[in-house]
Amino acid sequence: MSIEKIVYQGDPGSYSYEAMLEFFGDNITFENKDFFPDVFEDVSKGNAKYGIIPFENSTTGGVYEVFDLLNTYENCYIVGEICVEINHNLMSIKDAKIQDITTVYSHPQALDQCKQYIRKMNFHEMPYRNTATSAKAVSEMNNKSCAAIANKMAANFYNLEILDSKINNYINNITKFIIITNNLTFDKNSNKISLILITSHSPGALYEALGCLAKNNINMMKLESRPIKNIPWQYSFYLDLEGNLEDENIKKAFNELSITCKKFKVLGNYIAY
Ligand SMILES: O=C(O)C(=O)Cc1ccccc1
Repeated sequence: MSIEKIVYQGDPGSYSYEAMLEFFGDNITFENKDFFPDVFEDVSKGNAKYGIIPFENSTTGGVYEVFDLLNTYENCYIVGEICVEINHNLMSIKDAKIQDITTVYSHPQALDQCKQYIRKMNFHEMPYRNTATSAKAVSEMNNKSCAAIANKMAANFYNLEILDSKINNYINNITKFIIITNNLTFDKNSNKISLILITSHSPGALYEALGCLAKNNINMMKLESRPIKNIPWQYSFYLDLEGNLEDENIKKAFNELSITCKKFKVLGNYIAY
């Protein structure tokens, strides 16, 4: 029997690690990767069955590197999503006091989500690949002036003390993680569809594309754009819709979209969290 390995970015104790355990349970085989493209590469080649990756935060918005990777890796598809409440903590080595801290290490998303606190405390910021990786580094540096911003779980993993908690700008701070695999799978319960569209660069092209959805009574839940690399000021559009690929109105609309758009990729059909 083949082992269905799951890959995530960062170190054990990261938010991605926590999301993986919450989505898949703890009876799993997994491996960590240094960077987001490494996760896509492993999933695309079938070295791992699933990847789990942060996609959007309720306060700071989309993780645009991941949007771009979904566009680049043509055979990677979304098969699920999970939302995790993010409560950031300031942590350092035992005996360090909050007054000792001058430098904070963390993932850029976490630094962003705690910007107001970091300014108030006048900390110097050091971006790191991942929150858990920064906790591990602070533990190894063994320097009372250094702290990490990370998960409670990371403090336990790397033997750090929590000096302050709930330091995010907004109490309601939720990150959506997506689960990717290398084929488009869905079932009758899948009720959310993600898409990438590139329209022609002509008057009314986006209006026409959105018209295909309106005419077929399809509810759009999200619309975002990303620059097309190497073609300045032209954009790919990312959409979330309500529906199932077997629905007649979806089939009709997608047929029209595939004719009117320059690129049309279904990113996945899965259960909305
Ligand atoms: O660095 C991590 O732990 C991640 O999984 C990325 C991240 C960072 C901040 C909030 C949510 C996810």
